[in-house]
Amino acid sequence: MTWVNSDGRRHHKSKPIPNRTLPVMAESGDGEIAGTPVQELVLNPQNVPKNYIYEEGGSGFRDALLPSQDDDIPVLDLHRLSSPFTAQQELVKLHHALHSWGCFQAINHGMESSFLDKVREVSKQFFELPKEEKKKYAREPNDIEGYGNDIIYSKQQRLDWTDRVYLKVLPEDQRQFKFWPQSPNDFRSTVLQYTESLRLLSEVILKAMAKSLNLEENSFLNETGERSSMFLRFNYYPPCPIPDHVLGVKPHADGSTITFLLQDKEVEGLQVLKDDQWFKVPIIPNALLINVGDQIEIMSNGIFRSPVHRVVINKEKERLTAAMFCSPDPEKVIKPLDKLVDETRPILYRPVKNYVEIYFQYYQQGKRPMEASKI
Ligand SMILES: O=C(O)CCC(=O)C(=O)O
Ligand SMILES: [Fe+2]
Repeated sequence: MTWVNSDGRRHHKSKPIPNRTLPVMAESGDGEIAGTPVQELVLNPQNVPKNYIYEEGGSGFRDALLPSQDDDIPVLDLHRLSSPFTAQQELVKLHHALHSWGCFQAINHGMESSFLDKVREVSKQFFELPKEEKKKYAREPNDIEGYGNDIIYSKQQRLDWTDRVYLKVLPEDQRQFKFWPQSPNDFRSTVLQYTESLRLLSEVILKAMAKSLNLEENSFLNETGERSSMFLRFNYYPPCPIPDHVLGVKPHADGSTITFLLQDKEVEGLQVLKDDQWFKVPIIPNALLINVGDQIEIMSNGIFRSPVHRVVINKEKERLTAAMFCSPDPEKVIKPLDKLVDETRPILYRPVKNYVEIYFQYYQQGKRPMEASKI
């Protein structure tokens, strides 16, 4: 059973996050407590339930810095990455981006802006449906796939101000179509096309990442296996009357290999932690934000960084995003690549297998999943 996001979130491990932002989980085996979609909570704005509120908040959830021009979140041109004349320069940028920020904005990725709008549109149309219609795709108790929000295990648990549709889109034979909305009509075909585009793109990126480390280009792909998975999550963040005291997503790092995020075109909200400082991720309308997840941090022996990030919300405006999490075949053992370990760079991580499951066990005990791997 995997109730935890299959992206296997891990919580921020250094200072700024007080302990009480860690959800207190009930003992394993306890059932979940029924929650209310955030979209319905908004109908009663005077009464934001306690579990969403960070009393201490206020200290500027929303006034994070914009990255400076000298050290901006790098923008990489994927077209240049694939051209022999410019590839080397772009690989250097990629290496730097993943080492320092753990993420970059990808432009010229080959997907038309009209198609990205379509992906945003089917999600928006789904969340606009009447609640009875959406509930046809509701996730089952203690599981994550389908429409729903946080699984609530304990009354003390801190909740995220977001509703989601979460789908395992690859491998193909593991698709559970009962959770795939049939309305709007083109939801499924759009998701299938988006999945195929990102499957191809994930190979391009994983190869480039290996090359940027002077490794053979399949070094990461060989480790993730033929039956690697992809999970698509549509996030819907309704407006919130007290945005200084509520988070759309609490600080975490993704447990993926890499994650592709299609941001809202107009409403910002994502922040990345770097050098103990929160930075806003600017909107570049047709870019994809690509970030390293824990499993590439492990494989790269810490050279690439899985960045802690969080989502803040907006008082007036809703925000919609789509995150695609890539993950290795759960049967594969994930460990630092041999070539990235030597006397100057000793091995930093223990091997892990089925990181998603490890994540669950650790998270439930109030521990951080990366502790399972860090030496
Ligand atoms: O919606 C966003 O901006 C980011 C969401 C995220 O970090 C996640 O779903 O893991
Ligand atoms: Fe994330």
